[in-house]
Amino acid sequence: MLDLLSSSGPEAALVFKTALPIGIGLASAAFLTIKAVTRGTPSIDKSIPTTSLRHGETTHDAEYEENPDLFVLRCEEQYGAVFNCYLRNRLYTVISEPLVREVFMTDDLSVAEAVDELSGLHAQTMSITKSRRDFSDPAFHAMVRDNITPNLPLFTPKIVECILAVIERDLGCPQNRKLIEHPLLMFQDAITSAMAAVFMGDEAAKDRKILHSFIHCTEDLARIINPNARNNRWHALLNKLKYTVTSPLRKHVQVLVDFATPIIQERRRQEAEALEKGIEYKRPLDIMQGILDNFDKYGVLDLEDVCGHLIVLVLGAVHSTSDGSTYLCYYLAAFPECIEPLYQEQIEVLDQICKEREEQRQSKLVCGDGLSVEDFTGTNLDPRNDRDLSSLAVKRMVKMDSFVREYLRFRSERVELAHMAKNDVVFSNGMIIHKGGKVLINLRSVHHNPETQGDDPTEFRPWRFVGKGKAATKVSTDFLPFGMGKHACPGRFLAIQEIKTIGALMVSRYSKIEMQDSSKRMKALLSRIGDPVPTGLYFTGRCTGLNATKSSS
Ligand code: HEM
Repeated sequence: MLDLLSSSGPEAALVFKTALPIGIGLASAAFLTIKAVTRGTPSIDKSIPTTSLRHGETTHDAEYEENPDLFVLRCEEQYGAVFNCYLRNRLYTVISEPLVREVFMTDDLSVAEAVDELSGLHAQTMSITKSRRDFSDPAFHAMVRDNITPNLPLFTPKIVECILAVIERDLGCPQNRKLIEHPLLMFQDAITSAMAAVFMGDEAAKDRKILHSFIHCTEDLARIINPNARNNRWHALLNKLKYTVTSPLRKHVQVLVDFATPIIQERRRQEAEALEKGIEYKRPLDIMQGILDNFDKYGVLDLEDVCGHLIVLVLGAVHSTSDGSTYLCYYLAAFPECIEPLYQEQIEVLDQICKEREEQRQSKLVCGDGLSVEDFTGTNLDPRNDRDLSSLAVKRMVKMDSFVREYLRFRSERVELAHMAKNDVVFSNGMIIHKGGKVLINLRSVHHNPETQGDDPTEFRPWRFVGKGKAATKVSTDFLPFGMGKHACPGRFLAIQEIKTIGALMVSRYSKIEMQDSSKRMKALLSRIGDPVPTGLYFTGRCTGLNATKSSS
């Protein structure tokens, strides 16, 4: 069994805990500065054309920002599928279809390394994990893959309950329209509470300090990944120094440790008691427990280390999913004609599930499993749960799924998903990306490709993917919001489940969602993750719809 708080650990962790503050900090600062200043520029494959600059400009940033589609189209027409350009203070090779797949299938091209180079991310994750993991460590992927995805059906009632509580608190069901000026804050609260329940158990979802830490460590990350800040050449270096010397995130780890210690002690007491009495111990269902139960598999050192890993996962999970849920509502506001079909779909799905559950109860009764329907109370066929927003119900909402996939496709940045070469990489067309070189994916060539997306790829078509076998979680070379290949986001199943749940709750509770300032419509639809929310949202309650879905509590 893992010690809750051990004093053992790798040397680096010990040093970190004790003598670190001044001496090591200054030494690291000096080391990082020298490294940054002396780092050589990677050599460039001369066969790759470099995009011409507009008169008087030294980078392509302004031209890209003015109209990303026009800029990328110009480059494609002039240079073909591969071209170099100067964006965000760096030289990137932009890679378009049909070469995109090769980027994701090559181990030597890494998203984590590129994000680190832009923002100093590794120093941040190493500063809070006692086992000194950087974000590219496969343990993070495994923790999500093993502990979240297989348990999604069991997590769903908790998720619905947490989200619903925040929506009730902030919105209720207004007869007249109600303005939410900063929808991101409301959805952030809802997602944070759901994530806290999934990560650390039901008590965590109600603990103010935990929720505060989940939100504030995430805000820290938003500042770090901030696309505007990363234009600053010193941004990554300053972050590296900050997280090597002081690590502002340590305080959040401590909040998690203080909360988790008595909870884990109590769980262990109950487990020992169950063992003594010879009865089965029902293991709590949350990621923290999953990691503790398999500490040797994940290589964690103690509870403090587990909490550090949880904070790293929170950094990847909370802001991205809160942003995704918020923008789903902006799309519902921009395409109001979709609300009724989505609501009707939900009613039909729930009616069908009710019917199937009743049939299952009746066939059990015929076989002698119980005398009447009341005998199913408290079982998984409890009639009170027939209209729950279960994971099965959410899965069957194919229009909602298509709507979500379509808005993720439509909103996607035109060039994004930077990768950095860990070694020289040779592509099938013969071009070389040298070690240290950086590539960006031409997502326009992926997400606006008529061959893979169908008609009008530049239009928002909400039902584009209905009946096409392309779920919002399905990554491939035609859909890259979650990346692809062996590093494809393992949290996408949870993220999509939460986003669809919010969508389902919205259309069943509100008949109308409108933008406060309709002149900001396009800006809202194409705003990037981390951008300030451009306008508020009005919600008008659907007074008859509240019974269509309810959470199982
Ligand atoms: C809408 C929400 C989300 C988006 C858009 C998103 C997007 C991404 C992207 C683009 C990557 C990089 C993929 C690559 O390297 O090819 C990634 C990686 C990752 N994501 Fe997510 N993500 C989301 C939610 C989540 C959630 C909820 C979790 C955890 C519960 C999570 C955990 C991770 C982890 C651990 C990785 C690293 C995977 C690896 O390197 O093997 N993400 N995500």
